[in-house]
Amino acid sequence: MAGMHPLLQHQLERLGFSEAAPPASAKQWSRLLAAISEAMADWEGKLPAGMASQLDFPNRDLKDLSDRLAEAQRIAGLGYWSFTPASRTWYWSDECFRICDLEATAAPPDYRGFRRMVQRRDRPGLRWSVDRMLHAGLALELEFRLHLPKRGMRWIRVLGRTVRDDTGTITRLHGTIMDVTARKQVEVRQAVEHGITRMLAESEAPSVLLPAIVQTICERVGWACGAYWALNRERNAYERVSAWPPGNPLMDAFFAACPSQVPPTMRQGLLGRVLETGTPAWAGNVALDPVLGPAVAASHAGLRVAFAFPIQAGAQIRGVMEFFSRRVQEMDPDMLRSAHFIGRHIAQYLERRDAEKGLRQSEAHFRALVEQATDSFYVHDSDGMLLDVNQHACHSLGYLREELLRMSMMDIDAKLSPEDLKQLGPGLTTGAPTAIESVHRRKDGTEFPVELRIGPILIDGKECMLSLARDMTERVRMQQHIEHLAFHDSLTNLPNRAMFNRHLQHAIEQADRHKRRLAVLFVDLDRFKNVNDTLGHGAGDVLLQEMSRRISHCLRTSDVVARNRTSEDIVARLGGDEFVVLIESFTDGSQVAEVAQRILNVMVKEYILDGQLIHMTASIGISIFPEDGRHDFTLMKHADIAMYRAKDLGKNRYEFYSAWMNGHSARSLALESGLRRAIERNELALHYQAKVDSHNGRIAGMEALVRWRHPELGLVPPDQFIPLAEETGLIVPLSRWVLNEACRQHAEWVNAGFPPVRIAVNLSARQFVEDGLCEEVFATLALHGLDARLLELEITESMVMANTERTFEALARLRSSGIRIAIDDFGVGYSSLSQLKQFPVDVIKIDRSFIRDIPGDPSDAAITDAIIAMSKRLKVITVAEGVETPHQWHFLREHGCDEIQGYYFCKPLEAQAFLAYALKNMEETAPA
Ligand SMILES: Nc1nc2c(ncn2[C@@H]2O[C@H](COP(=O)(O)O[C@H]3[C@@H](O)[C@H](n4cnc5c(=O)[nH]c(N)nc54)O[C@@H]3COP(=O)(O)O)[C@@H](O)[C@H]2O)c(=O)[nH]1
Repeated sequence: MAGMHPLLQHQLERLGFSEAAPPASAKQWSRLLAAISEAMADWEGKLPAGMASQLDFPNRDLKDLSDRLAEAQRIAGLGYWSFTPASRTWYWSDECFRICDLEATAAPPDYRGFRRMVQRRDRPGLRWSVDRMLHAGLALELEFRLHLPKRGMRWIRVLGRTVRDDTGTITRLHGTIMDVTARKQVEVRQAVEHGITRMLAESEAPSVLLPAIVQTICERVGWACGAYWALNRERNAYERVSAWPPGNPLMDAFFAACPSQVPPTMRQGLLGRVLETGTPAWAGNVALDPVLGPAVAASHAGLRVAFAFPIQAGAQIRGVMEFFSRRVQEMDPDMLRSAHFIGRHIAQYLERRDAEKGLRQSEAHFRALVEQATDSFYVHDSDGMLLDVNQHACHSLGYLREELLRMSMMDIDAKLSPEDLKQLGPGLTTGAPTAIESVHRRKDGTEFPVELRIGPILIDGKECMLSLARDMTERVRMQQHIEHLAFHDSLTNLPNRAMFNRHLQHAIEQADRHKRRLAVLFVDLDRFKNVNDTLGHGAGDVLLQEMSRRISHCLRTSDVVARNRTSEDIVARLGGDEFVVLIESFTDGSQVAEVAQRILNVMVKEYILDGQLIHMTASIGISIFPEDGRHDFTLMKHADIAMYRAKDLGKNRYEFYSAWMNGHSARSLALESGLRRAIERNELALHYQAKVDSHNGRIAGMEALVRWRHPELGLVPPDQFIPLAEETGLIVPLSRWVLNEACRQHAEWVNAGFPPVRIAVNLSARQFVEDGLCEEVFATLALHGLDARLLELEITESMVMANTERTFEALARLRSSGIRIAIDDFGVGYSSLSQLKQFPVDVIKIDRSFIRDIPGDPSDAAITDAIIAMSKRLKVITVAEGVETPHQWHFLREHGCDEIQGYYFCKPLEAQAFLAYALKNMEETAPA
């Protein structure tokens, strides 16, 4: 400290400073200056009055001290001032002048002049503090704002003390003055930041908060007005949504002159720079801004400078805040930095609000979903106590919500126990719901099946459980229904083959264990295919339903398979017209035969279908456990074989299985597969049987009758394969072959000079179901060049009875082309006269069962006579079939029958033999 004035050195040492460690902060300098000032004041007090302002330091040391003090003041930004009341003189150090923007060469302003520089609002405070110092001798310590011509508003901190003489009279006021604007600005900024942070935390709605922030910034920082621009995503524009202060005509006029909406692509003016850079921007002269209101509006409002900052979250600028000031001021980078910080905070707040809003919406959405759900939702704790339920839960259980919230899951779930819930707990930590089947109990005590899915759920941070219950009543019903369908025939609702097999196996086990017998009855409707073919499948279905009812009624119980039965009889439908009956617990085969006969009896009862009287019969095959087989499939097979035997024996009967039938059945199977190949292998042939004029025995026509020359079985009669062909559908190609061969052969004979007589061909009902029968007949005639009038088609009486529109139309068409239509086997089908009258028919062939016993049997004779008489009235030709004796012939001739067919005149003969017979007949019967 060499060369340092002792006074300064003393004060430095007193305050703990040294040359090596000088005051480091403004505060330390302030303390040092105050100490030195007081020391100098003491010293000055010894000087004559008025000397203080023009101190002429008497020596070099003092001058040196003064220089050091000035230097210290400049470094510290601290001015020293003093006022001597006696002389009313002011002393300002150079730094005081600098702080107050005044020339140091001029005299310092007096108190009034200084007061005028003080911002109006701060003047009362200054006055009050100065008065306290003067009158109460209290130290002055005050911060206030000065309006300086060059630097605008500055914050000043003034300290002052009084110096008194020995009498207590104030001899001097002195103190320091310091520009604390920077600190003040930091404080204001911090206060604003904290204030806004608090406002954001309080989380008002944006519509309230954003205008409040604009207002806060304006008020605290001292800006005249401000506004908030928000991004309107729908309009793709930033819109000014709020401005402050409200209701100020000048500001309103200014904002009205400014655009209220700008596109996000705008790059001009203050707003444009913010949008382009995403950073705060400053406009030093509002009037020059190309976007802000016209200069006149800005100057009218007195607005000079402006700044704006983005409300930005990530890359998205959600809005902009802009502020205008009437004071000219330089750009404040610290303020812009602070604004940037505030902008980001506001943006985060907006993002958070959006997220909360989204959450609230999704919560509301979830709640709505839960409330509208068709499942029951139960929120409960791990002890099962219900915390929340949805409407559906209340509805399905019949409880009020309040009632349920006093209950536990165990109160509503008939199966769930607290232990179950505890056991579920660890599994639920994976977050995956657990599904169990359970039963829920309603308030009225009724129960219903549910599928329960239990999973964890966090509610207000607390781990809970969510149980979702789905009413399974309908699904269980559906499952039962599906199960029923799987084991029942949908048409008759009888057990199906699968169910029957299952049941038969069980019954065999029981019978075996208890040494009992059981019987399997295979029931097959006779000629059911005719019904289907002539009346259609709809009628066939109705008939099957009726027959299944009839069979069921014959049993000791009907369909009881679904129940846990032990020994009742059951009937099942295997498919088509096949039924099977299981009879348990009988002692004697006759009991089984009784059941079979009962079935046959009920089947044969007439049935009206579509207004038609239908007579059905059935054939039944019976196999007995254990005699006919010990396994289900053997018993079924043997019953089936026995059933075929019953059919072979003339149908409408039952047959017990015998071992010898096996061979017979094998023959049927061989026939069926052989018949399929018979046509292509050319194994079919036609025999021809003559029809003669009953008056003179001269050949009047012939019937083509099919024969099958089986390579192994020999000549198979049509009785054995025509029904098989009809059942398998092979009748259609077979009939086609017969028609073609008959026409071909007859055309050949006619072309060879054979006198033209009619040739009759049998038609099957099945052919009328197929499309194009007429076209096929016409084409065949055309192919062989045979006159339609030489063809006769024989149909059975059952086809007349069925009288479907389709059959009727086809026959009418065929008949109109000249073909004759004959009704075969007439008399056995009980067709009525009215049915006959409507039918397009030319010939009636009296069934040979009526002919066989005439003339001996009076009733057959009467029937035959009646048929002939009726035919005459209908102007229809009569043909008698199966005439084997001259008595029969004579009777028929005498009663007016037109033509005779039978062995008496001619057996069915193969082509060459028939030709020889025909030529001989013509020769013998030629008119003389
Ligand atoms: N759909 C078709 N059915 C046909 C065809 N060919 C024959 N059949 C039908 O087969 C049944 C048996 O016929 P079949 O064994 O040929 O017997 C015929 C005659 O042999 C027999 N008949 C004739 N006269 C007598 C007689 O004096 N005594 C006696 N016991 N039998 C005799 O009658 C059968 C002819 O009958 P029908 O046709 O009713 O006039 C039989 O139903 C044939 O219809 C064919 O190609 N298609």
